Amino acid sequence: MLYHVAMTVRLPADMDPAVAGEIKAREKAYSQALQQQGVWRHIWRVAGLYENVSIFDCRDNAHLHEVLTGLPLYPHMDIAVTPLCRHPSSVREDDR
Ligand SMILES: O=C(O)CC1=CCC(=O)O1
Repeated sequence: MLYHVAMTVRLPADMDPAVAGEIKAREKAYSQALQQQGVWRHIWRVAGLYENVSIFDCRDNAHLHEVLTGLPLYPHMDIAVTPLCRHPSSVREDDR
């Protein structure tokens, strides 16, 4: 199942920059591993914001929940999920 996920990062202004840097490094590694596995299909920066728009390919809602709650930045994010289904005009066989 495909999901459109918008993530807005809200790190506390007083967070130690070294701590923030360590969380961001873990977030990048976590994200890139999921991208290599095909679970995190796309990630885009929303221009001008500390926000991304992503497409996830998860087995079901529970799998998406597990992936999102595992994000190192999860405690500092607002997340909005939109489930997607195949458009009848899509020519992409892997959009399901
Ligand atoms: O910077 C972000 O939008 C948060 C994030 C998600 C994956 C990643 O590497 O950073």
